[in-house]
Amino acid sequence: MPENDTDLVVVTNLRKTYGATVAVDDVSLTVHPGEIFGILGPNGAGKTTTVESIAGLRTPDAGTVRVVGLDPRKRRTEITSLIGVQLQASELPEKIKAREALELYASFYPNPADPADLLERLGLTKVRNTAFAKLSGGQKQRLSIALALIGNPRIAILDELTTGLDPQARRDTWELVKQIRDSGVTIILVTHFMEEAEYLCDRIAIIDNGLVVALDTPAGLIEAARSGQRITFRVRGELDDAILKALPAVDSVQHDGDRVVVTGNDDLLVAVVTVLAGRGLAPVDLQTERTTLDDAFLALAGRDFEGARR
Ligand SMILES: Nc1ncnc2c1ncn2[C@@H]1O[C@H](COP(=O)(O)OP(=O)(O)OP(=O)(O)O)[C@@H](O)[C@H]1O
Repeated sequence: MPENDTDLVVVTNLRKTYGATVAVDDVSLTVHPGEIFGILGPNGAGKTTTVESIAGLRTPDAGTVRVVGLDPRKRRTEITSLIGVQLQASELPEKIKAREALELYASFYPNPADPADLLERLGLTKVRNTAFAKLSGGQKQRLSIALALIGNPRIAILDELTTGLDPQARRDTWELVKQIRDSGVTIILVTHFMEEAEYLCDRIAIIDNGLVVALDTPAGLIEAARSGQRITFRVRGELDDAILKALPAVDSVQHDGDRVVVTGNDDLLVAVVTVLAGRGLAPVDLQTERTTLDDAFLALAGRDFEGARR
């Protein structure tokens, strides 16, 4: 066991190449017990290689991985019981029934969960005798989560678990992930969905080009990226930009069609509204913009997340 119980998973300077491709350049992170830890990044960033290394499925070229103090490559038996993995695009034989799949996987573990209980928890009891091929996308996804949990693991690795799901099924899956965490399982969640990471994760490592660009709580990442406030509005009447530019709180004044776009510090909103009102130019349709994880990625990786994905 680790000396410090905050170190459930410790990855230090992990590097993994496939021929000339550097999949993971230099990744260091720790996962604490009981958290949902997000690994977020565009396609090809090295997320899957990182979690496969944590699960002992890849041998690092350099660096170390420890799971409760153990080297996952050397302690296969213990690691298999400690970590449940839901692999990307998890596929099962078409004809296998949900219950049969869980019973089969349960037989691989020394201390498995009860398949009937898991089916119930994941809302699959009604379709327990349905062939895998006949399950809906959401049901297949829930079955693959059930299979990750069947060994009663301490850690579940969920990789791109809501890809291909409709918005309602995605929301339902998010609630399920929270319930699993609340039942005491630490979760490592691999995703390229900003919204998913922001909603679910206690902490997030943003990975880009095989490097950890940032690691913090969602709020911390957003705060770090905040360069200031941004407000947009229309005015009825003539606005002299110089009035706004003279305010200490204002950094820039621009025009986007009939909208005025003003950036500045945290006092911006009050300062602008006050000075405009004083001149009888009350702003119309004023909007303040919230900084999101997309902005954080932009600020931290130096480019747009959508652009990085392509
Ligand atoms: N087995 C492999 N053989 C060769 N190259 C690989 C292999 N696995 C991954 N790669 C390459 O390594 C890089 C990182 O891949 P990885 O799957 O870890 O990224 P990812 O962030 O999980 O991306 P995605 O979301 O697309 O799965 C990519 O360029 C990928 O093509």
